[in-house]
Amino acid sequence: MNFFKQLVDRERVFDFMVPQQSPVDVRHGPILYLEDVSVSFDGFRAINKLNLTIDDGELRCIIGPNGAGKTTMMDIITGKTRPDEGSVWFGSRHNLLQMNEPDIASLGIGRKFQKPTVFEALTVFQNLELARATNKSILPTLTERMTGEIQDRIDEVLLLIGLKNLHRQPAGILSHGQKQWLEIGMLLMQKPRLLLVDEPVAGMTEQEMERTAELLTGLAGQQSVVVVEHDMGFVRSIARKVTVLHQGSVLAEGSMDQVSSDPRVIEVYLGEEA
Ligand SMILES: Nc1ncnc2c1ncn2[C@@H]1O[C@H](COP(=O)(O)OP(=O)(O)OP(=O)(O)O)[C@@H](O)[C@H]1O
Repeated sequence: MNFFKQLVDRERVFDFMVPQQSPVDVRHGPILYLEDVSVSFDGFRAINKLNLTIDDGELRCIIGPNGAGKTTMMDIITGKTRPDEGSVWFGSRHNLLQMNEPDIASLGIGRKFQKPTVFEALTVFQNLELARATNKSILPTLTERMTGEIQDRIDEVLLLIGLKNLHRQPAGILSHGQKQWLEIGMLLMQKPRLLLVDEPVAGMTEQEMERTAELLTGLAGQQSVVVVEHDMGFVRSIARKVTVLHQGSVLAEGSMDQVSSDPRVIEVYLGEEA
């Protein structure tokens, strides 16, 4: 019963996961570009003249206090929320503000929400197989013959996420951390150019956090990765460049050492323990 409900819900999610269509042009600039973006909810400015640039292949960490606008920023990038003003470009060719959620996903922007939502009754392998589902429905995808190319991609992804030995196991038996990796793997099946990852290590053990750090740092370069995270130990372990959001704008940006010694960042977010 639960499984069928999951399928139905998931099918809606997979509507947003169709393969990349037109190439993203990063020859002359960043992969993601937000300029002067603002959005208000009932008169409250959740995002306020936000400027943000992500380079191709970059791993960027976004930190900031509760309510700083991190989730809203991701909602704007993925087309879930429309800003009141500003520009949002994916490479130099794609104006994301003129596109809807499925089209933005099809360009190669994958989003990992905080909670894992894998199909517990299906095996790890089948979950990945399903994730190649494009705009087709789920059941035919499972019963279709698999091409060598898809099999190769699944093998590649299984290695990346470290679940090769568990590929025949139902996803329901995986630990919380393994489910998170599987879900990242499901996004990787679509070969995204940009991955947005929301609080990936919440609820993970130390060991799982270390493995997640390896996974995310290993993905950067192949694709751009934007990680929103509150766990400062984890951010420190993966961070190259860190952006601190506060009241819907960038408060500080730089290396972890730079931002964590910035008095403004200490005041609004890190407190005296930084
Ligand atoms: N749909 C909405 N309607 C009204 N207010 C909203 C809506 N979405 C976000 N907000 C408000 O906008 C502000 C920014 O919220 P957002 O969730 O983006 O912050 P955040 O940085 O992700 O916080 P957290 O770290 O707690 O997840 C908050 O004050 C929130 O209450």
